[in-house]
Amino acid sequence: MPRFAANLTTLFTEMPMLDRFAAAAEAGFEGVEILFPYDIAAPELYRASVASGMEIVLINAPPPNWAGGPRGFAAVPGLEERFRRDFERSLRVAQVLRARHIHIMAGRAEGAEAHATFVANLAWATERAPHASLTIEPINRTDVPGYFLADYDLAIDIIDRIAAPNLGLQLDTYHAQAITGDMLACWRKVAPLVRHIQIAGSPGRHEPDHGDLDHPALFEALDDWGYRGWVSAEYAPARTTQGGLGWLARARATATRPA
Ligand SMILES: O=C(O)[C@@H](O)C(=O)CO
Ligand SMILES: [Mg+2]
Repeated sequence: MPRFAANLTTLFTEMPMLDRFAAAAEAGFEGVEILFPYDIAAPELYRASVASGMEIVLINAPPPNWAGGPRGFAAVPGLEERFRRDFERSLRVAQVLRARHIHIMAGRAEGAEAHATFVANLAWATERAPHASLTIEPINRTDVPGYFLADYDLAIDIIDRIAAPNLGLQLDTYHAQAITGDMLACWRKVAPLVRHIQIAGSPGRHEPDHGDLDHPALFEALDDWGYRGWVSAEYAPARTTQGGLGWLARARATATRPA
């Protein structure tokens, strides 16, 4: 069974951010991720993670703004300075939080210039922070119209082209299904490049056991493959966070059942 993390930007939103760490631990998660850890002083977040025994698995580079703001700038021509400033900030925060991965968002852009900008910015970031693990994540354009990185072949090509040991793929099952129509086949195709996984049901982006996706089959496939990374729950609870955690209990029960 993979190790499960809770996305504290989307789960346990019934309570203040600092209380979500302990709630996630109590619910059976082993780690957390926070998309936007920039509104609370990083030392406070780090203290909450230590107190709850929860590793912070991933943060996003700023500015991605959950409430309708820009989804990053890495592929946006002309905003290279902004990208670098934001990235430096995410490095400082990731260091305080001891965050394992930083997700770099491409933003809304298109064409050859956007492609060149994305590659140049990522190449710069991988060299600037050789100690940091960086990810890029294909995101579907129905939810985020105009998002540059909406294709797995493109992501593979860019990762291969940059060929930096600290750059890898973030696979989100909800986006993978929307983009490819077959989340499991997508995992099989990109597995060697994946260093972080996020899960949600599809359609709807609610709990992983809502909708059509076979997440138990994915968890088995991850074990078979020998996936050592985290699987993070990034969804909008259909009702309450606590009330929708049956999928986690079942995954844990399957893993601990004697052979
Ligand atoms: O899937 C997503 O949208 C996220 O992982 C993200 O990074 C923010 O949009
Ligand atoms: Mg995601």
